[in-house]
Amino acid sequence: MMDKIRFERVTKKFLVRDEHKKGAQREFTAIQNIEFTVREGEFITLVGPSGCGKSTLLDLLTGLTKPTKGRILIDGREITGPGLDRGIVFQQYALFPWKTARGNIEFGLEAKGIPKSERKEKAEYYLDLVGLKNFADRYPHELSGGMKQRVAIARSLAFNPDVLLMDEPFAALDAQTRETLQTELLRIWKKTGKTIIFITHGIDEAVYLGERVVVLTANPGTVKKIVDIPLKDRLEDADVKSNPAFISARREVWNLLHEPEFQGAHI
Ligand SMILES: Nc1ncnc2c1ncn2[C@@H]1O[C@H](COP(=O)(O)OP(=O)(O)OP(=O)(O)O)[C@@H](O)[C@H]1O
Repeated sequence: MMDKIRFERVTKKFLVRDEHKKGAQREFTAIQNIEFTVREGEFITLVGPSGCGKSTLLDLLTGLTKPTKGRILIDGREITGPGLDRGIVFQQYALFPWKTARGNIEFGLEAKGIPKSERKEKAEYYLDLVGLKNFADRYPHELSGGMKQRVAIARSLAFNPDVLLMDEPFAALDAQTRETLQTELLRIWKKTGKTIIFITHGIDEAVYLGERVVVLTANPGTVKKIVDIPLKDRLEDADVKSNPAFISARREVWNLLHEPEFQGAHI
């Protein structure tokens, strides 16, 4: 498989208020020397304690912010700004409340200059893909949290990005809906072959979804370890979480997150 994304010694510093000197600022290193490669079509999950720089990494991937040092490459080209090759799904759905599910998907396509008939066709295809074929004309307030998140996923996919960036997309959902959407996402990933980078606080979620789990440390955020998850048939195995390979990978990630440097950290 080809390399899709490459983090090359990526460091991001912010200027923050210096608590020891009134009116002064100091540098704060949010992430330091992050280096790893994501293969084309791979599903990567990122876990780490609160404040380890997961969202900072994602912002850099979107191109909205730039690394202080190092660079991020997609298909061998450095990210220099936002682009339609990357779709983003956040924890909050950010749907337009005055537009229907279909309207929300079509809106972005219109901005991209796609003709009306094609927009409709694409919106229907992606609504069907996320299991909302019969809810196309519903407004966001008429949809459950899980359904809204499905619309948000459909909207991102409709742009046909190469890479899907997901920042704790299921965190606000109840446990049962979250599990359903995790399985749905795996199915969509298999069908579309997208490269996915998925941020989560959930160890189970990280191990269930990721082909590899990137475990980050905090202060500053660095890569502690990348754990391979040797599960091949998550969708075929209805009870995959009882699979010894799942249990042992879960334990490894849990142990990494509970080593001494994380003591007292909020995971
Ligand atoms: N614009 C900013 N200015 C100053 N510091 C920032 C800025 N953005 C993030 N930080 C700091 O960088 C560190 C990493 O933040 P980030 O939001 O990336 O962490 P996170 O892992 O996503 O956290 P959480 O899991 O709680 O969402 C934190 O200490 C945060 O306070």
